[in-house]
Amino acid sequence: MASFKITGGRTLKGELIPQGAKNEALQILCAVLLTKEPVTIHNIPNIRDVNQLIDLLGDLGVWVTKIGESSYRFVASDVNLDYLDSEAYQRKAAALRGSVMLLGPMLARFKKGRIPRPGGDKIGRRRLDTHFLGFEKLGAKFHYDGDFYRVEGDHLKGVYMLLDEASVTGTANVLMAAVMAEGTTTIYNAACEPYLQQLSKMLNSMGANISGVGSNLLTIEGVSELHGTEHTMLPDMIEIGSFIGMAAMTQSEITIKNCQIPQLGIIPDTFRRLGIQMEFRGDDIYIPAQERYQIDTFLDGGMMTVSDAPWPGFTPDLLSIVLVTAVQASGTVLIHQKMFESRLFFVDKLIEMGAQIILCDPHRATVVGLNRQMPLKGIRMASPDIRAGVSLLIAALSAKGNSIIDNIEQIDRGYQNIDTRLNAIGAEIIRL
Ligand SMILES: CC(=O)N[C@H]1[C@@H](OP(=O)(O)OP(=O)(O)OC[C@H]2O[C@@H](n3ccc(=O)[nH]c3=O)[C@H](O)[C@@H]2O)O[C@H](CO)[C@@H](O)[C@@H]1O
Ligand SMILES: C=C(OP(=O)(O)O)C(=O)O
Repeated sequence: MASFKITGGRTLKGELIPQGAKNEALQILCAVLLTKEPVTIHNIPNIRDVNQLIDLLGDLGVWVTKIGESSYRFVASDVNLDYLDSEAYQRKAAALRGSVMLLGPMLARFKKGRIPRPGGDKIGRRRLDTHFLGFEKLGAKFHYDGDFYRVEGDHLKGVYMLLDEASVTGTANVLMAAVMAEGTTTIYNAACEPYLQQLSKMLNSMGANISGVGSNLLTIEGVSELHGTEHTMLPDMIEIGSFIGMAAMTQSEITIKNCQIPQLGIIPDTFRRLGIQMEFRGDDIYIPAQERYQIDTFLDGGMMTVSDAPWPGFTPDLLSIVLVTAVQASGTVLIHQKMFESRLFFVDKLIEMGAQIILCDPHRATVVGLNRQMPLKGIRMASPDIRAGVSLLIAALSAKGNSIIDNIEQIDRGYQNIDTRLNAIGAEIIRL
């Protein structure tokens, strides 16, 4: 288990270039299975989850060629389905959440698929019903034997379906299964994050016929075959949000480059409502060093609440970052994590560091900003999940004294060389 040792209290200054989007990458990489022709992908983040998925594709027989710093070519012309029965597949696929999206493409192209219970953050119950109910609607059979989920369907047929929830990976999976089904599939209550918009764009460039992209109503006219393509990943909006919060907490002047600002939805405004100033300079976000930032109230004077919602609502993956950012703000905010029930428990570490937070219940925490009256103090802690991990890193960077964060594999799942990149602009983080 690796750790970070952080010397707190340094201000950072400089430019950060966001990595390619983790959750987009996981969808896009699974989609390479849909064709036997070459698919070239650019801006692939060099992070644990993505590298594990690329590894898994290689094991499945996909030809994987690294053609540049963050570009790869994939050719899925000789997929070895026997590998699905191996112990190595069970172990590797269970290591990340995104592997579940191998099922849709396998079902579409090879008429069957198999996956162990996927991994990912332990942030509460993470059901997969939406995926399998969707596959069943398309005519597939589904079995779960306690270890593996199995799907089979010789002849998928287009259908109208109303998803039981706007699941991100569920929508991607069902969409990828439907692109080569016979006839028209309509998916209502579809998730529509930029990740899914990008996936749809890529699939259309492979010959699929998807309309309604960006909305919660997708219409898919099935085609018999998909061909190769080239695709570039968007910058990671969760990383961009993490950098905005980090700049505020550490009083740092930071420019985040090439953010594709129109794709960030409500994210910048949510941080602005915490009082954080930022300027859009072309496609860069400039955050000045700010000693104080005042949390807004609602128009009627009521206390600010930040809660998650399916896109275009505020993403649950940035709530932990908003929470830690509020710790040194002036004012009070209620953080309401509606989707996941175990994602706020990391606040006990922040409280130990000196933050004023009341955990009201597993879904809600009230942060009373310290307004820089008192710095947090460095402690030893462990990273429970990706976003809590980065929130603790932000807290440690802002704190007085040294901190150690254990279990940083969690952070490495989603943030590319975070220590090196932050050290380059003035942080002091040592990987132990
Ligand atoms: C690999 C990947 O892409 N992971 C992301 C994906 O996970 P994932 O696709 O696994 O998450 P889902 O969108 O399926 O659901 C997340 C949670 O939210 C609940 N839920 C979902 C939709 C909804 O309308 N109402 C609702 O309550 C679900 O019951 C579940 O507890 O989406 C999550 C929600 O944005 C993100 O946190 C994850 O980073
Ligand atoms: C919850 C997350 O990831 P995963 O779904 O891969 O666990 C995340 O990226 O914040």
